[in-house]
Amino acid sequence: MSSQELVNLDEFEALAKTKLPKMAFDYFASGSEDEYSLRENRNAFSRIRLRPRILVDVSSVDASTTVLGFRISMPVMVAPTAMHKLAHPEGEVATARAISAADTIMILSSSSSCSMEEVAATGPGVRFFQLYVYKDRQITTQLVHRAEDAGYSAIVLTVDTPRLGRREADLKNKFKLPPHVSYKNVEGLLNVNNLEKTSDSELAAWADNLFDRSLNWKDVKWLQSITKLPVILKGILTVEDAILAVQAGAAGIMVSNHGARQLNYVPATISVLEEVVKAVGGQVPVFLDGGIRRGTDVFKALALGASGVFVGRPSVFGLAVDGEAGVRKVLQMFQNELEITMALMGVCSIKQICRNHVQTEHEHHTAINSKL
Ligand SMILES: Cc1cc2nc3c(=O)[nH]c(=O)nc-3n(C[C@H](O)[C@H](O)[C@H](O)COP(=O)(O)O)c2cc1C
Ligand SMILES: CCCCCCC(=O)C(=O)O
Repeated sequence: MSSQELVNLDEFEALAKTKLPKMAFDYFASGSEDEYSLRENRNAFSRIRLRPRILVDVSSVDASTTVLGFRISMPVMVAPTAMHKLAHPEGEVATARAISAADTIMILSSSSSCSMEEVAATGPGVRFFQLYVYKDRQITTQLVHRAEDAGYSAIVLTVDTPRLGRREADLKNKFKLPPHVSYKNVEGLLNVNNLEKTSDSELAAWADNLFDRSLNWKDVKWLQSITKLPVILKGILTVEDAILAVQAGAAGIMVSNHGARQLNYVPATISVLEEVVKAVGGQVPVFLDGGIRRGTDVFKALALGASGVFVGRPSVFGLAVDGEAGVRKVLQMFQNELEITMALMGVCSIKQICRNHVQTEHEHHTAINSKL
């Protein structure tokens, strides 16, 4: 079956499962521990209702928007996900081509299986570089400077991963990279031959040995001191940390629970978005990722104040199913679904999406109770 026959993202995931080795599919699809937060990331969207307005002229609907000064085709961008060569032999190079064709933004994972330079060489496109801070600050600094030189437009600092979450599927599978896949950005820089075996998952052992667990707010300042690029903080889930992020000079905030792969029992990202947006008060853009699978999900996040959303697994499953064409199809699906949702909601532009377009579960119950 080709990706052109698929009509939604669940079908992409199902087909990806048949195409990938179990170890790779489980790595991409799974969350941490018993996956409460993974389910919640999706379920919380289904508890938000839409409040459409009718008899609005929607003969022309424009989903384009601006993010950090970049004009893009839609407020749907691609989150960093590691090791795309586990999904397709061309890896991140194919993903990058599809994202450029869709005219949106890619965040490249620092744990990518194609190097940041290979990805940049695919041609023009707005790309941000996601950073994990290694214990070896010299290597971390080199990564940041290489990203600048290669034309990346922002650094996305992941702040929710002092250690890798307990991904039980990876533990059971004894996750190990196949010989044709490696962490290209740090190849030759880090000595990975003598790592302590701290986990049955090679990935978790890597993170245990190499990631800097001492990372703290002072290091945000350090990062800003070594780069002129804007620094976005990815992995914020509370009002308290959102305020600290603004005080630390973050250029943007990503409300994210890492696709529910880190701490289990954190809330669905969509359920904390609005309080974070209120606390930030428009000082910097607030983005969201986690569980976005439909145009209606995108619309709901924007109505609750997001300046844009990022998708993780959907692009990887697109890649697994059909390489570059699969990722293109996934992004096209988001664009089509969002435009249809906007038309049916009586909205012609992204700027017109507002809070009155959605009703949360709490508001729904309050409305019913007030009528009793
Ligand atoms: C397979 C996989 C690999 C990931 N790798 C990274 C990574 O290298 N860096 C990072 O900051 N986040 C990483 N993430 C988290 C994503 O950036 C994003 O937060 C998450 O996937 C969003 O949820 P979604 O998959 O439901 O769209 C990864 C997620 C997945 C599923
Ligand atoms: C040392 C490599 C760790 C890669 C982690 C990638 C990631 O964030 C994930 O969720 O998986």
